[in-house]
Amino acid sequence: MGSCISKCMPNKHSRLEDHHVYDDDLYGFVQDKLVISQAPPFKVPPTPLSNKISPSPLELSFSSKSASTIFTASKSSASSIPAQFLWPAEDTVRALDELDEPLIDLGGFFRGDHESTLRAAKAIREACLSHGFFQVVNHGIDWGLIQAAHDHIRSFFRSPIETKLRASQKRNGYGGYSSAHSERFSSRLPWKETLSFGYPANSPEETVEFFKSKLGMEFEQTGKVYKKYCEAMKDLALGIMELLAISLGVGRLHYKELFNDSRSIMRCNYYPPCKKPSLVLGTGPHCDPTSLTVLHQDQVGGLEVSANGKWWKVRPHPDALVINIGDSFMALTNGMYKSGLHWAVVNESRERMSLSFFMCPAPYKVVRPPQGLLYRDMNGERKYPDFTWPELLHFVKNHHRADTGDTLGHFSRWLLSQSAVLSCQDPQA
Ligand SMILES: C=C1C[C@]23C[C@H]1CC[C@H]2[C@]1(C)CCC[C@@](C)(C(=O)O)[C@H]1[C@@H]3C(=O)O
Ligand SMILES: O=C(O)CCC(=O)C(=O)O
Ligand SMILES: [Fe+2]
Repeated sequence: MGSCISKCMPNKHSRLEDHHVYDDDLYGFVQDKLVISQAPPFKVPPTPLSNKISPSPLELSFSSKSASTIFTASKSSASSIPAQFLWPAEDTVRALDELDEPLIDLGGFFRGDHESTLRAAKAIREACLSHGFFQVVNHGIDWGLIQAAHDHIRSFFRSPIETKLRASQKRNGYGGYSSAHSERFSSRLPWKETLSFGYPANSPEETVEFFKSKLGMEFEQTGKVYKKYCEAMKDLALGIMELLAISLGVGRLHYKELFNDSRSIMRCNYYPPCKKPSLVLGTGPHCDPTSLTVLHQDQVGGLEVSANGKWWKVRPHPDALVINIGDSFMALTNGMYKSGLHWAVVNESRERMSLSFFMCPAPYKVVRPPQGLLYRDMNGERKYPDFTWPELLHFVKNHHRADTGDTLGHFSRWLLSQSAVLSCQDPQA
């Protein structure tokens, strides 16, 4: 949103009615275009895939039961891409060059070294003013834990489809297993499978519970690994919140305290190989609506970011984690730090995995920039209204596709229109 909303814009947090005005043409399947092989209710890989063999090219099959598109790895090759997976021409450009994002060493910051802390904060500031992406090394997260997280989730994605469907994602929920998001969308489908679950900082056992209750005791260990992984990610993200505050010249603990009781989202992305990678996208062009993303990508590569009007590859570094600012942190800086526009492309012959930890504010916290920043650097002019994370999440899940762009702009206008409706209905509002 380019224009200023108001100098001080409190909002009522009581306006979330369930209007299901969805931008996407839901459930508009054209069966003959979709089905490559039809095997009700869905196709199961003939034999479980061993860890050494990457799944052969995809076959799409159609589940008449759930009316969804389901990816199943199979021996037959699917070289024509179903129409639902095609993206507009402007989304088929591919990056040629690598982004020169800083590789920031956090070792000194964690040791309490003043000079290194300032150096890290300065590099973060430059990256966030420009495109919102940087990578960190010496982040303190055990390599064995990252490896275990990848191994466990690879086994999950290679499990038979019936196992994965035990954790099926509901249409408007964020938790669970999703195959190409076909439970929500019917065009521009992403070429991926995802497993998402929550990580409430104050109740971390819920992460283990998710695996046990949805997938059964055989996944208890996976749940325990992810509880540990998310805890480590949360600690790292809180450290980065401190560096972000230093970089903005606001109270050092301002953001850290705001996020200390966060309810974060963990999303594991699995991108099967695709015979025609230039026609599809693993994840469409989007800014994360969340606050701070900590991503670990494997060595295949596929993350690309937009900066200065061009797409750039983000080179995988085995020891690095990719960090990006999300929309709700951009709002916390009144638009000063950029929520990074990015997408993920897929590979012709290799499967790819990435693990995204999304830090989100606790549900009751109001997202608004600190007064110091607002009055020192911006004349007190607000770019976005006050909001809470559940309001933005609701908007993304019910009224907007994050991969169609400008989530924060659309959301701000929607939120204001909701307030206007309420104040017309209620003269006291
Ligand atoms: C709150 C969320 C919505 C999405 C998952 C988390 C954080 C990022 C969002 C998403 C990844 C942005 C790209 C499009 C999306 C549909 C996806 O490809 O997964 C988004 C997620 C979602 O809406 O489920
Ligand atoms: O797979 C990737 O590299 C990016 C994934 C992503 O953008 C996301 O999960 O929001
Ligand atoms: Fe993302």
